[in-house]
Amino acid sequence: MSRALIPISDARADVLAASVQLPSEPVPLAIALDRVLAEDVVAAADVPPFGNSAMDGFAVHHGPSRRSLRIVGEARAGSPAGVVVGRDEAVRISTGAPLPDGAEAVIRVEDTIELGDSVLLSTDIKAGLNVRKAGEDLRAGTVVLRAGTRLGPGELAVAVGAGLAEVGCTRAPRVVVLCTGDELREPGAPLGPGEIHNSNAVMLAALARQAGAELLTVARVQDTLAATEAAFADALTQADVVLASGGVSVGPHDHVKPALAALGVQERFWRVSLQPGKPTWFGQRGDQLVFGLPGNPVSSYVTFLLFARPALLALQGHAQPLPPRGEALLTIQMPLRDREQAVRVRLDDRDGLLRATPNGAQGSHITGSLAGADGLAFLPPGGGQTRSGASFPIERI
Ligand SMILES: Nc1nc2c(c(=O)[nH]1)N[C@H]1C(S)=C(S)[C@@H](COP(=O)(O)OP(=O)(O)OC[C@H]3O[C@@H](n4cnc5c(N)ncnc54)[C@H](O)[C@@H]3O)O[C@H]1N2
Ligand code: MOO
Repeated sequence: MSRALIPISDARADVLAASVQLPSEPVPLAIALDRVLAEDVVAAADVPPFGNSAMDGFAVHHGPSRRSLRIVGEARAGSPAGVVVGRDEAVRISTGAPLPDGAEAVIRVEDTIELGDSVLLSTDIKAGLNVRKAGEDLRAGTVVLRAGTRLGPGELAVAVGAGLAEVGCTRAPRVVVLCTGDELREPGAPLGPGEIHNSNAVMLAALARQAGAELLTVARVQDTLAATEAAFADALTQADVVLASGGVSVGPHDHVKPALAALGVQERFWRVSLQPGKPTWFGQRGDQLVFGLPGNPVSSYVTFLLFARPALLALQGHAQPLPPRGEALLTIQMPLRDREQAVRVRLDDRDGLLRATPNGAQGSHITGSLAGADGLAFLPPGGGQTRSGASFPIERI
């Protein structure tokens, strides 16, 4: 109990040190959104595979304006012209169609006048005009996506272009969410005396999914040592990561720590110099990770973002499990406390200067501070007030 609180940065480093990348598996691109690449993706062939037109118009040789050329064929996307274009000839061409042999450029249809089977050019043409060269997008044999990249829609398009149907991705971490508390009821259920709705279950499940986890179970756990131990024992049969909320403080009904000790989960840290989130507990059994997040919903949310999310990303082999930090000017003065504060803020950079405005009251039970927040601002421990106009580190949510 008298142990010093550890700084956020030390706690994060400890979490990352315990997070061992999961094995790789092949994933079809159609379902690979948000998965993390376990290996580099190399382009199998040039993209585009052939020189083609960037415009609808005519494929021609280079030369001056006012030339009249005979139209000798047509190239459409998916069907090449099959003719060689001579100096006094033109081939009608569609965007994306292969540039016919002999042609050096494409003149836009807007810059031509068609007269019977001839076309009059109204601009000078330089070689290469409106032509997309083979390999201009992706070059055969080069790395086009690095291992550790999270696949968004754009990366998926590149992987398809690279000639692949599936990619090697790190297995998604299997997560169990356990919410401890006799007072918890299902969303929408009528509440008896002293009862509350279980917001952490839905929130933590959503956060875990957003971080790329495969959610196995979301369960509520009664406040007894036996129930807590049984729930964790069950979770640890299959989970890579157990996210528990509540029961990690010092109350007589806080059973999470003794239950985990009985199951051989070794504590790595307990209690962080953080508001909200002081009682955060983190431990491991082999490569399995257990987070005991504080029950207050805001504390659960913030500590998930600060500690559990980086772990989930690191398990997936993400190149940057920690979010990048910036700086923002705090728009109001706030009291400094004995712990570092992670203030839920709204960020605004309208005139090029990033500003952070606290998203309402900051108590660890005020879920309103989460809705619409797009950043966390970090205030150092201390006394008194922040200086007016001072800037602080921020992370985007
Ligand atoms: N004597 C002390 N008491 C407390 C300390 C302390 O240092 N000494 N720390 C306080 C801090 S800071 C926090 S944070 C909380 C964390 O306590 P627990 O993690 O043990 O959480 P619980 O006591 O189970 O619950 C706290 C609070 O959150 C509500 N809750 C719990 N689970 C959910 C859920 N799934 N959905 C919505 N709300 C939930 C619960 O009803 C309580 O109101 O301890 C302080 N106490
Ligand atoms: O650390 Mo607690 O999370 O202040 O409420």
